[in-house]
Amino acid sequence: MLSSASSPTLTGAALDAALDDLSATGADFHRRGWSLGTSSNYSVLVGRDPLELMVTVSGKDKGRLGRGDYVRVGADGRPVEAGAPPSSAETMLHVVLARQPGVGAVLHTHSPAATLLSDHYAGQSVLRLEGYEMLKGLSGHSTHQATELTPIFENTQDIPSLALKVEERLNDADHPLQHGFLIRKHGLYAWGADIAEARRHIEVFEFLMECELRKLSLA
Ligand SMILES: CSCCC(=O)C(=O)COP(=O)(O)O
Ligand SMILES: [Zn+2]
Repeated sequence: MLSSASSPTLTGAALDAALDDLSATGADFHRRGWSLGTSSNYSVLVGRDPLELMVTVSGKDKGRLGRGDYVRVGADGRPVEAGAPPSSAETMLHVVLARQPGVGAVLHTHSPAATLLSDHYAGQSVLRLEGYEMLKGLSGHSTHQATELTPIFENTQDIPSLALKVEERLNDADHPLQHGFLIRKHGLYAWGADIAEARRHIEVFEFLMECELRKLSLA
């Protein structure tokens, strides 16, 4: 479930530190093979009133991000400052997630496990993860008996329409998005109250998807 904690407005040294943290996260994910070939995008919430995020510039090598590789965008996903480089092609996915109370950072990876598993379950719109001790790394789960239902959305180049579908699920009380979702043959999105929590959620999902993948190959 989404946390109810709100994120403070980031300015000055705190904003620089957050961008450095995101860049270090990108370098780590790149090293682990989850953000290769310019894939992935990352964002951190700057403020809620008005809603502003720093999102990675489109097409950057995520293993070598610097402070200049982020664009400030508003609630409509457009750059706040004139002349800014284009933000991620997937900016609107970050925006709809950041609009949720308690979401302070959003991370997207392109691991082989996410790519293959979301394809393996073709025709299925959810990846069910249950029984694993590592589920306790997802905020709110306190036992291995928890069930994490991770929706799988079909891949598309029409990101605004995908963002609408994600937003519908975010507002669907019967089938709430928990900590992340998959895009078929594309990758994983996960979020958290801050960068550390979002990173932990990505790590837990990547670990569990790797387990599911190895289980399939053992069978
Ligand atoms: C080779 S990655 C294809 C685009 C993508 O899915 C992605 O995550 C990176 O796109 P961005 O515009 O954020 O660089
Ligand atoms: Zn992507």
